[in-house]
Amino acid sequence: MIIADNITKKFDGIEVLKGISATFEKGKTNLIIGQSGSGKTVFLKCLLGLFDPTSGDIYYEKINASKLSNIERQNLRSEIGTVFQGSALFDSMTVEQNVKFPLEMFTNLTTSEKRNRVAEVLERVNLRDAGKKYPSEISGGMQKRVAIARAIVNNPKYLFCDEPNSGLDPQTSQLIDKLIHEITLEYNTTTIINTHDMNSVLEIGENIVYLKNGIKEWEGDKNSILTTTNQNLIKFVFSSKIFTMAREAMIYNLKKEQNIK
Ligand SMILES: Nc1ncnc2c1ncn2[C@@H]1O[C@H](COP(=O)(O)OP(=O)(O)OP(=O)(O)O)[C@@H](O)[C@H]1O
Repeated sequence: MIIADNITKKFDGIEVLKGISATFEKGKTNLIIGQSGSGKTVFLKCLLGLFDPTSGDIYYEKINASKLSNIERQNLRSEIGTVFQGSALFDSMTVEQNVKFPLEMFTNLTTSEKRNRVAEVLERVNLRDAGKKYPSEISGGMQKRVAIARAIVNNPKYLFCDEPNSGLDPQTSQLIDKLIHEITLEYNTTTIINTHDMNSVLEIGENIVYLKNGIKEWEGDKNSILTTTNQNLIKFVFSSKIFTMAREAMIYNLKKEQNIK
């Protein structure tokens, strides 16, 4: 579990996060959504320890992350897997070498143990035959799966994904969402995903934090988003006609189910 307690962040005196509190639970896909510029990336970076909040605290379980020594911070780092925008793979390394990288950084495993672990996670993301290829030789969806394999190779407790679907077609996006959701359950990770993808919100949004102008405007799950009366959230999530129609159909079905019960 990760808890953000009243986080503010200022740049040159301008407050871009204005007192955000939220709880991100273990074994759940937690989503952060909001308009461009609402503060999602800054908030994610504060949670990850890449930015120091101006005020407020971040807790990993019961540990206050801002009070850690350098060594404790490095230990915590080894428990975090990240999938960043554009996959952020090393172009000069093969898929296997990319996935092995965190094992080299954070573990004392033997060469054969590392080889086995890399094979295991590549198998998990359905890339068993791609190990010797370079990132430029595989598709964007495959690169995302390599990034996910690299993020989970160390058995992380925490998984952070920044726009994991950016640049992917809708079908591949769905596969990536499904994979992240399954991995969250299998590894029991506290997963936090920064996303613009409304399909993801409606498919895997077990806990959704909606930011607007640096404030937490709304929090709930994918079902409660359908029936929300928050006009800003409705405008944001259901801005396209197709999502409005889907919302109406889902509300109709929900009501029908409730009447039947
Ligand atoms: N390093 C920085 N220095 C100064 N201002 C910053 C910095 N990083 C972000 N900001 C500002 O903080 C605000 C929030 O930015 P942020 O990148 O978190 O938005 P976002 O919601 O992630 O947007 P997008 O969806 O477009 O990525 C913006 O006004 C941005 O200009």
